[in-house]
Amino acid sequence: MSKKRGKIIILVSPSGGGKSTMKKRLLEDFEQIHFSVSATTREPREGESDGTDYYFLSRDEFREKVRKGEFLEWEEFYNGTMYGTLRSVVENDLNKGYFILLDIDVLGAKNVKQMYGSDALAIFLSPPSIDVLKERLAARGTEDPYSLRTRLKRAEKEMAYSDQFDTKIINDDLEEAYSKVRETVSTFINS
Ligand SMILES: Nc1ncnc2c1ncn2[C@@H]1O[C@H](COP(=O)(O)OP(=O)(O)OP(=O)(O)O)[C@@H](O)[C@H]1O
Ligand SMILES: Nc1nc2c(ncn2[C@@H]2O[C@H](COP(=O)(O)O)[C@@H](O)[C@H]2O)c(=O)[nH]1
Repeated sequence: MSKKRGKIIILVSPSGGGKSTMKKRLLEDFEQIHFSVSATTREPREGESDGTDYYFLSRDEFREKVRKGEFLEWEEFYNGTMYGTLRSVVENDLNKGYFILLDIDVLGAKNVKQMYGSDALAIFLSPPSIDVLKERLAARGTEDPYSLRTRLKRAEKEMAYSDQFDTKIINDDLEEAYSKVRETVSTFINS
């Protein structure tokens, strides 16, 4: 008998909203969830590795994949950095019956939701405020001043979309927020 097709779980937020933090916890708690490794043209951060965090590509390599239609969705951010969800990564796992977890931005999430409808759950992680988001992003220590400024500017616009997804969870106290994320995901998986 063929296996039931899987579904998509999208964690969406402005940069620094807590997607990676929640993703890590979900992957520890649910063995039926696989992470969709995106492609990007940005440089790896300390501790990131190719094929686990991202597929790190040159701009030419990325453009070639765009040309061949290999992305389900892709975007060019501030400073020209490109990010994209690989169609093959998502479809292979869905066909194997896995729930596939996407950590993507607002526009990417809207596109994927439009494509997959009720086969996708999109959770918007909202920071308690832009000031807290700024503190968290700065404390993470991964962004130079230009990147920090552009991410925050983009975040202000992205917050306007916070009510357009299946659920919005305020990421204030981490344990409280994760417990809501876990519950929402568990209900979706078992529905
Ligand atoms: N509830 C929380 N309380 C305090 N710090 C938090 C909380 N959630 C996340 N953080 C911290 O905030 C920073 C940003 O979180 P994280 O890296 O998970 O965000 P992100 O949405 O994945 O960001 P990006 O989109 O830039 O990849 C991290 O240093 C993380 O440890
Ligand atoms: N539309 C897409 N957005 C993506 C994808 N992969 C990651 N992202 C988003 O980019 C920003 C910045 O990420 P960072 O790793 O440089 O901090 C963040 O909001 C990610 O969610 C993707 O494939 N498509």
